[in-house]
Amino acid sequence: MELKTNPHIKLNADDYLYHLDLETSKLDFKKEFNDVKFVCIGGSPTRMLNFAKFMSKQLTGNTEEPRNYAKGTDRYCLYKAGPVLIANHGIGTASLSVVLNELFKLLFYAQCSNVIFLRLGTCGGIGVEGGTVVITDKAVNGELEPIFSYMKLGKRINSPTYVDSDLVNEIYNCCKDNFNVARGTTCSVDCFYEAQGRLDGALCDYFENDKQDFIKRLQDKGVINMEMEGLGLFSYCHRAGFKAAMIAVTIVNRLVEDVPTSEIDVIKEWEERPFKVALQFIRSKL
Ligand SMILES: O=P(O)(O)O[C@@H]1C[C@H](O)[C@@H](CO)O1
Ligand SMILES: O=c1cc[nH]c(=O)[nH]1
Repeated sequence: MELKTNPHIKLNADDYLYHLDLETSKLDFKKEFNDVKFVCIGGSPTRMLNFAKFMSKQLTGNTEEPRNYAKGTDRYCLYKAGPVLIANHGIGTASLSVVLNELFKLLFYAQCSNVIFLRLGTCGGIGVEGGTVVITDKAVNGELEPIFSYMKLGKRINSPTYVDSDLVNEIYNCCKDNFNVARGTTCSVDCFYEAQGRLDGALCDYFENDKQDFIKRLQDKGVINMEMEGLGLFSYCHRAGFKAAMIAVTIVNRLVEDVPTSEIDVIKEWEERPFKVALQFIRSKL
């Protein structure tokens, strides 16, 4: 049997998932991961460790330190809590693409089926107050088009993005009464500063009125948040045949300011909101 999206990858092959430091010859992927039904990813390794602890306690009652399957590398972390696989993806689509390729292969070698990917993260709100949990119902690039652009064999490929509206509605409906949640368009770009129209990067040759024009264009297109991985998530998961959703809490309202709040306790509490939404959704599916 071969991987549907790559005929070169065979089920019984010796393979080394380099950035996770996992080898098919040293770990029985099917035994360890076959029951996985959800893959939850987010940027920071410590945040994803906290999520792994939270999910282990909630889903299995286990309060022990979770096993980091990727402990042989400091590129990414990888945990498992019941049927939930948890990894970090770093910042930006380049870093995301590496861990997604290796996670897709891991799921193939483990012969998992019907797996849903959830990105749990942070974002900048566009006219949305800090602490709001945004569920993406459309993803656009920095030119405000629903297209993910990537390079293949020296050629640029423009791939339309696809967001599963049933999944969005399911997630929204199971948490809308308990959280401050919004559904809307996410603008996903490759830089935190210029591409998001910030005036406070080290590099900036435009002015407040240019920023306001950009924010107005975002709002006219229905954009309610900005971040850096959504387009890649939806494109890669769609190509690989997985459903995916993005649940991201706003840590700043860009209509008011550029800099996220520096109150660590506030950020920590906000960052846990997508965890709770994910838990409710995952529980509703078990
Ligand atoms: O891991 P999260 O969702 O917090 O990542 C967002 C998007 C960028 O990777 C990063 C920029 O601060 O925050
Ligand atoms: O404004 C923000 C906040 C988090 N992540 C981003 O990419 N932008």
